[in-house]
Amino acid sequence: MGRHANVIKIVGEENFQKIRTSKILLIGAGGIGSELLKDLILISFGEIHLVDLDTIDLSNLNRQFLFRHNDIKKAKSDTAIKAVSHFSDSKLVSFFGNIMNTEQFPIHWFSNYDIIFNALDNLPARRYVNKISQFLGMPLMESGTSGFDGYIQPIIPSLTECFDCTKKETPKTFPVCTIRSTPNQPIHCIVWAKNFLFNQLFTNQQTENSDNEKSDGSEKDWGTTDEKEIERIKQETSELVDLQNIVIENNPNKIINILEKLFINDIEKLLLIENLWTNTNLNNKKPTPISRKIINQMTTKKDEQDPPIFKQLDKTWSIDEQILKFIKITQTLMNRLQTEKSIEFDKDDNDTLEFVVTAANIRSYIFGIQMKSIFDSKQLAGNIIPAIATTNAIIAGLSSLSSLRVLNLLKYAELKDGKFTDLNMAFTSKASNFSQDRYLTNPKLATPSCKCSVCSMVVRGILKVSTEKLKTLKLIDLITLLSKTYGYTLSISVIDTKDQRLLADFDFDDLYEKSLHDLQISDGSILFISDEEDENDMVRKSMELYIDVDKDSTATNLIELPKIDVPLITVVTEASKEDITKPEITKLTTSGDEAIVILDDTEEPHHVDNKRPISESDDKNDSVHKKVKKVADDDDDVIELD
Ligand SMILES: Nc1ncnc2c1ncn2[C@@H]1O[C@H](COP(=O)(O)OP(=O)(O)OP(=O)(O)O)[C@@H](O)[C@H]1O
Ligand SMILES: [Zn+2]
Repeated sequence: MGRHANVIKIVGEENFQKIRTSKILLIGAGGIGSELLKDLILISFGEIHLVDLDTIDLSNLNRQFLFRHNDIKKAKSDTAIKAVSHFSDSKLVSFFGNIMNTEQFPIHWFSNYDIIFNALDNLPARRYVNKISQFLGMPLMESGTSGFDGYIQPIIPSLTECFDCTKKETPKTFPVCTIRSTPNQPIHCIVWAKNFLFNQLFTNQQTENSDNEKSDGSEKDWGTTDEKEIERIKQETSELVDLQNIVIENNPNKIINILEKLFINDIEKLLLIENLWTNTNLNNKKPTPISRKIINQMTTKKDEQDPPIFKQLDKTWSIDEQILKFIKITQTLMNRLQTEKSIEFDKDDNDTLEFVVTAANIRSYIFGIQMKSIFDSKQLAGNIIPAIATTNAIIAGLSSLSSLRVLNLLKYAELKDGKFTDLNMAFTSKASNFSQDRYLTNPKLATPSCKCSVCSMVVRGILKVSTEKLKTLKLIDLITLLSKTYGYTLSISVIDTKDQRLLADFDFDDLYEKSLHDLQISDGSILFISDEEDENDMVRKSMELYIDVDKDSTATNLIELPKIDVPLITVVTEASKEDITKPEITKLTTSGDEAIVILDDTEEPHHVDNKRPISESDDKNDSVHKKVKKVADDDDDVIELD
């Protein structure tokens, strides 16, 4: 029996020929991606193109079965393709890069495929691909796992709900004051040690400075006008700079000063803020500073051999041991900083982990919170849910099989009245409310949510232009074209969604004569177009227009507007806007699921660099904003420290 016989039995000879000519885009070569690659090859799809931005890590090897020890540091996509090529009769192509990079993966590149499979691990990338699938009307097989839980969601634009139709769980948040002043759980101390202390001491400290002036000579914006508060912040900043200087100086005799500041002086200052401790409603537990005696004792032991307990990562060490380890590991990191310049926290970098865990435990001890072993803290600090290879295998299997339905390649899954009636999502285990007794449930796919800002509130289209035309097409020309083609009024507002820049609206025509190129509109830009109200409370539906620059075209006049209808709709009232499913605030997340966001309504937002690059398309362009000049950033009161 030939290798295709079983597939042909399931899909029939005719559909099998379609499978052989289908082109698949698989994004992500991690846990699910490795499994999917194997499954898609076994189905014998004609071409499979695999994209991943990462290289292989030691920690991937336990479940990403295509990778071996000597593949560490090699590109995942290329290595995965090489590992499977001996049993593949599909054409396989690998790409190393971020799928959100419009230079490498412009929208017309996506249109080469018949279907996209997401095997990603973060919300921004998932949302980005979801949007691309909506722009192109291309089916998307979305999937994800977390421990024993997993899901697949086939998405067929305009027929089924999209990835953003339902709210997604937001990253964990903590009020800054809890982290800074009144922790009551181990995680609060870990966040303090990891996001605040570690970053201040070891990551990019040269960007911090004690000056009260910005580089242009103007006074720094302290986020408050209260003189006392400014004095306090200045004092705190200068003390932190002192600590950073100790670290940069690499003087081991001064580690004691770090301990004294963090675990004695700062705590004594906190105790002076009386209302933190007297207000019984708050129920805050008073902290007790570490005694100078213990700090001095441990400091004298710093050059002695490690006690055996330091090897026991599953045991909770005593407070003396925590302090001793803190001193030793600070010394190690200070030495490393001499050559590395900046060190990032990484749960798999033992030095950084041990620093964070011991600092967190000393703080926990001070606040009467239970201390944790290195092992337990690692799970908290890395926000780790163990990845289960079997869950990935089940989900990949479901995703690849369901794609046959989505592509209408099963003998028994006919279209009825032009609709796919035979399509389901699938959830495993706890991921579903329906599955109390069953491991797998597969509810029918819902239709698009009418309140979803991604698939329902706007029409989407792709505007194709040549590089030359981009330079000559004035904003007013574009507005005129849009109004002629789709029935918009001439007073539409145009917003560049990358930075929410208003380019035009009914009382702002200053930029009309500028060309799109002059307005920094380029390949991958998305313009949000919305119209003024008509007489009868009717308005043209808003549009998101993706700018697809054909760099190969030498045509001076190439411009192709999307062939879409823009219906008249009833005006959305302010009240009903509240209900609209706005995608989460993904601009706040880092690599998606790992993010910890800290909420504080007293501070200015401030963003710290992320490990994984997040594209600027990162959902700032979610546009339920009608008739808004500068779209207000609802999230101004959110601080991201991770
Ligand atoms: N924007 C992106 N472009 C391309 N590939 C991406 C992007 N974002 C994430 N990925 C890739 O998607 C894959 C997700 O897979 P998965 O989460 O199983 O792997 P992992 O992150 O290596 O492991 P784990 O998260 O289970 O520790 C990763 O290989 C990651 O590099
Ligand atoms: Zn949607």
